[in-house]
Amino acid sequence: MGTSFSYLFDRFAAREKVRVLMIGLDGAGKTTALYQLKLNTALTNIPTVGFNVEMMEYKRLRMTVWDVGGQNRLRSLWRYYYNNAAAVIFVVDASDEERFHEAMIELHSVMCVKELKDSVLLVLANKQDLPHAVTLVDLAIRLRLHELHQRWKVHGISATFHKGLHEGMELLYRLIRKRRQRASAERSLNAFF
Ligand SMILES: Nc1nc2c(ncn2[C@@H]2O[C@H](COP(=O)(O)OP(=O)(O)OP(=O)(O)O)[C@@H](O)[C@H]2O)c(=O)[nH]1
Ligand SMILES: [Mg+2]
Repeated sequence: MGTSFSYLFDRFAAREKVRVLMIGLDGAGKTTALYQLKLNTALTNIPTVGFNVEMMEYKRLRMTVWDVGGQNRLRSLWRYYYNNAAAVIFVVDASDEERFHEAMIELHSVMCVKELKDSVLLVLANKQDLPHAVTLVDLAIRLRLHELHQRWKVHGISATFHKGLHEGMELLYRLIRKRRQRASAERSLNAFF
């Protein structure tokens, strides 16, 4: 009895552990967003050479978030972080239209790899405080999100001013929860047939 009760308690209290990959072009605001989420503060950022990794908890999720440097010469290293990533957060500078095409190419080349076929995608349209930030609909079109096979959402934030980050976490949580529900439905179906 004691064992089964503690088992149930463990299951109830247990948080799902997930790996989250945070990528995007250099200067998009990944590291700013990461440390606003983790520490509630905008650190003075220098471009990331390598990665930052932080543990975060949101509701029943325990996330390990990998923020990987986005400079052109570093993008070939993104692939070392794909394995077991439940979600990709792709951060875009929504005010920098000239780089949308480059962002689209990078996003699609990542999302078509086999390791990420069951991952979910949250696009964070950052720098909404800047006057030239495009609308979310425009950005979704320019990034051709409708061509992706994964479940995705796009959401506006201003990492510097800590705007929209909480809502972004909620969207990520819901995407990951739906992914889990779909995976468990598929497992049940496979067991049945
Ligand atoms: N105006 C504005 N500036 C921002 C915002 N978020 C980040 N920045 C600025 O954008 C610059 C780049 O931010 P980082 O967080 O270092 O960008 P990154 O995506 O981590 O860049 P890499 O590490 O090179 O891949 C910094 O000067 C930030 O202060 C924002 O919401 N609004
Ligand atoms: Mg960085």
